[in-house]
Amino acid sequence: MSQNIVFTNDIDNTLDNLLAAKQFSRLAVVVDTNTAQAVLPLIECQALKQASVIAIGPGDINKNLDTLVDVWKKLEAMGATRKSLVVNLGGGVVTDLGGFAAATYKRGIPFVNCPTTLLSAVDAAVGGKTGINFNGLKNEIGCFVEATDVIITTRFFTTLPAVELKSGFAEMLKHSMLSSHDDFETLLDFDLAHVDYERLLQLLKTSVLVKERIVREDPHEQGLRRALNLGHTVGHALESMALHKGKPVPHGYAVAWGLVAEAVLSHMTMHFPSTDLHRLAHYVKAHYGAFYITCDDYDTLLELMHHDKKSQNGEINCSLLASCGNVKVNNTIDDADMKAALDIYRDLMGI
Ligand SMILES: NC(=O)c1ccc[n+]([C@@H]2O[C@H](COP(=O)([O-])OP(=O)(O)OC[C@H]3O[C@@H](n4cnc5c(N)ncnc54)[C@H](O)[C@@H]3O)[C@@H](O)[C@H]2O)c1
Ligand SMILES: O=C(O)C(=O)C[C@@H](O)[C@H](O)[C@H](O)COP(=O)(O)O
Ligand SMILES: [Zn+2]
Repeated sequence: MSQNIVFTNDIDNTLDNLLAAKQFSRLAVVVDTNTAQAVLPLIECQALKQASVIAIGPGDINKNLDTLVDVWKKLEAMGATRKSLVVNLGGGVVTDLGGFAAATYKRGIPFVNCPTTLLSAVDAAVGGKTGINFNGLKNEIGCFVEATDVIITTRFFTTLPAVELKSGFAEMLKHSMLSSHDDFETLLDFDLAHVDYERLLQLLKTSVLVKERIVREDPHEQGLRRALNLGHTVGHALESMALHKGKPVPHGYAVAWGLVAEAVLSHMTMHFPSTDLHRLAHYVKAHYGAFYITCDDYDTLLELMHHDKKSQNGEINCSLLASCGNVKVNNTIDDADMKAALDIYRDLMGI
């Protein structure tokens, strides 16, 4: 991965120096209405103060074509050229959509990601997946283009609602399960109710490194990168269904529930240890609650899973674990096994 990733809590100097070293004709900063208020005013950076601000609506409900068109139009209106630069200052919605807008505007202009949620810091801002939701499917339209630079700080997290902190932590849990049993245990012990932000920055480094290593080996998800989709075959189906019903859930929550369902599948098909499955399920139930589903939802969920991007011939495809640190990608799951896993997920969650 050629991307420059900086971990710092000295955000003002880092941004000042980074932008001073770059040549650009115009600078746009893409924010959402929340980061415009809570984060942008915190940054003392001259270049950023003079930038054109493009604000989008918050949340996944706005990660769509209409918003994308709006950003393209605003880039045009401010006179952005091929030599312009975009800074995305926000959560995963801003980095995904702002990154895609930049990657497609005039066939692509460079962008820098400044993630403001734990989720975008540990995952969305890194590794080059950009895009929007479309036709009821998550991230259906998009491209792989990396931000030139990603500036990761925990300084912005003090205004982050607890729900959003937990949402990001789910992707950290995912990385830990891909990495090792020790990393998994370390995260389960981290006190999310009284956050030590310096310690969190250290944990973020370890977690981002897990993603970075995988992306460097397989940037365009030809194989190994599917590991980063652990929990997402089920998770994206739950998230899409919730969004469709007008009751959106945070991405990381859907991933947490998806991790439990896919740990069940991992146990069923490759003997993922039942102690770890129960540790995970207990943790997820305690911190994320349960996503309520009944048998009546199974057909909708399975239909969504058959449309997952990993699916090659319409089959359900999951990345699964033999143990923490031991992932296997491209597992085909038949409908009966998926329904059995959803039954066990409901038992574990007490639904
Ligand atoms: N590209 C990738 O590799 C990748 C990886 C993981 C997730 N994603 C995508 O990321 C999105 C989720 O990202 P997210 O969880 O950051 O959601 P988000 O961008 O919607 O942010 C969550 C909420 O927090 C608010 N917010 C952001 N920063 C804040 C701050 N510092 N203080 C107060 N409020 C703040 C936002 O306005 C929003 O309301 C999903 O669309 C998901 O599909 C992409
Ligand atoms: O970076 C990746 O690769 C991931 O899969 C990370 C995921 O956490 C993230 O949610 C990603 O946006 C999912 O991508 P998709 O291709 O399944 O839409
Ligand atoms: Zn994710």
